[in-house]
Amino acid sequence: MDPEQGQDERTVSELGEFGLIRRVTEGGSRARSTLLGPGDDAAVLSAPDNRVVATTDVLVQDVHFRLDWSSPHQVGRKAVAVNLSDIAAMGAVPTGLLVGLGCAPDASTELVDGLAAGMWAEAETVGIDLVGGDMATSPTLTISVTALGDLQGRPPVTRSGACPGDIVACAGRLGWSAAGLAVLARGFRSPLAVVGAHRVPEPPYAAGPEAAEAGATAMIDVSDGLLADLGHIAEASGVSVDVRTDWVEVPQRLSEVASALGANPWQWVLTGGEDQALVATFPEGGVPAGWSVVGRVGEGAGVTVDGAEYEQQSGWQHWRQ
Ligand SMILES: Nc1ncnc2c1ncn2[C@@H]1O[C@H](COP(=O)(O)OP(=O)(O)O)[C@@H](O)[C@H]1O
Ligand SMILES: Cc1ncc(C[n+]2csc(CCOP(=O)(O)OP(=O)(O)O)c2C)c(N)n1
Ligand SMILES: [Mg+2]
Ligand SMILES: [Mg+2]
Ligand SMILES: [Mg+2]
Repeated sequence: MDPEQGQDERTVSELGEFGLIRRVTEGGSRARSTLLGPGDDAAVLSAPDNRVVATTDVLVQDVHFRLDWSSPHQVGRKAVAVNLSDIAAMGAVPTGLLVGLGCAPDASTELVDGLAAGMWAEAETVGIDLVGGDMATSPTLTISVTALGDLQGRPPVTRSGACPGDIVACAGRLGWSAAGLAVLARGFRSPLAVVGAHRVPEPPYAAGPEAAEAGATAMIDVSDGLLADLGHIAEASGVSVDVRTDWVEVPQRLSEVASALGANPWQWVLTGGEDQALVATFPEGGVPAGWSVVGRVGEGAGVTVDGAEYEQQSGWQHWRQ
């Protein structure tokens, strides 16, 4: 993007729909998977595997992010990251992104430039393009990202393949984003690592295809909370899952933040979402390097912690906070 454009003081409505589209798509199309990028009625992506993985997550201002907590660039990165993590959770690699953007007429050009730059920056980390999308006027800033992916010849790793006796393991962080959210919600604007983790998650993208290659039987990304998301694996697979706290480590940083806030770091680790960690089940002896064992799959139903029901809410649920 032209750095000169950063100084533009026009609003979105002054720029107009097509001016805005030009700005957001100026990054161009570079990725190998992009056969035809933005500008036509639809984009064309290569699908080497003959199957396409597709996922959408919507981010709404003041529900998923606050512009006094995060910069537009950070929000753009997060909007893409949460979608790329769903692609990874299928054991796939991403091939392209489509972005729907709803923003108010008086939104600044700077806001849209920041969002677009953040989205392109995150896309670049995995070598894909923003190949299309849509713009609309909206009273609430809303970002809908669709990510497409490729299975590279492997079967998808679904939520439904976990078997009793499997080991539950995790790649990436747990509880960091929730700790950052707690810090921000108390009014602190510190550059703590947990705040950074909340603003921009760092999902372990490569771990998804690696888990698939290693024979993962089920997988999910932790967007709502470890216990809540393991609940989806348990339900879809018709099994129970027990998380063992003596196998899970609470990082020093989380303990420090928790004691400063008078909070319980286990609550963040077990029920905090938005770090986009990957959690998967593997046959005994099959957990790949880089994954930490957190529990076991058993017969029955539901998710327990150290064999007991977890009394509090297991994760984020819209309309229920
Ligand atoms: N509005 C919708 N229309 C169709 N399918 C939906 C809709 N909302 C959610 N889903 C589907 O329901 C499933 C669970 O959604 P969600 O909990 O948002 O998944 P994730 O946490 O992986 O983003 C997904 O397969 C998703 O595609
Ligand atoms: C301002 C603000 N308040 C609260 C949160 C916490 N929060 C919002 S949505 C969410 C869960 C993840 O979002 P969701 O839309 O459920 O994603 P999905 O599970 O579909 O991937 C969490 C923990 C936040 N990120 N920002
Ligand atoms: Mg979703
Ligand atoms: Mg998701
Ligand atoms: Mg998911």
